[in-house]
Amino acid sequence: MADRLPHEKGFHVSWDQIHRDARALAWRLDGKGPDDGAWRAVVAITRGGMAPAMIVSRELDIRTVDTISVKSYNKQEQSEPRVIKSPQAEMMGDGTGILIVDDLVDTGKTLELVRRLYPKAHFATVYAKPSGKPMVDTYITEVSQDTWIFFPWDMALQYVEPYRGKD
Ligand SMILES: O=P(O)(O)OC[C@H]1O[C@H](OP(=O)(O)OP(=O)(O)O)[C@H](O)[C@@H]1O
Ligand SMILES: O=c1[nH]c(=O)c2nc[nH]c2[nH]1
Ligand SMILES: [Mg+2]
Repeated sequence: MADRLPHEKGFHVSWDQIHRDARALAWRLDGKGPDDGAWRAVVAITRGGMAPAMIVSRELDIRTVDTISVKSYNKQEQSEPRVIKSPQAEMMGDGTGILIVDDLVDTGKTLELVRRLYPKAHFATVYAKPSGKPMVDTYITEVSQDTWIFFPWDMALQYVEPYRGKD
């Protein structure tokens, strides 16, 4: 989708930051499930949702964790999202009591697709952009639509020239 590019800004997230923000997400969700506050399971939208889902399930002591695989981006280019792998159908039902976790919502297309499959689930992301906000029930930090979020699993430490060292 060429009209999304180039993103004006970059928001670079460290491992420490995603850990803190995913913990903040867990604390916000604690006790908010439909069954006496409890959640039946956590479902990560792979791959980006896996690290936050691991942290959330650890904080909330949820041992039933599954995945749904949705692919929609190749680098920064978006195509129609499609489900590559589904979670266990008997466990999911209509989604009641299921916490579905992703790293971010951007256009909202990924969550729109998953919501159609599990309309009663609770949708949580760590980061949200304005277009996708209506698709998410709980998130921690909002960034502008023209910002690309860079996650620690897509980055590496590297040498940077000193400011006054360049000619
Ligand atoms: O709100 P949207 O515009 O649909 O975009 C958000 C989705 O895009 C990214 O996943 P991607 O499809 O790139 O796969 P990945 O998680 O495996 O990197 C991100 O992890 C979200 O799942
Ligand atoms: O790493 C990513 N950063 C983003 O901002 C984004 N938006 C959709 N998909 C994304 N992946
Ligand atoms: Mg993803």
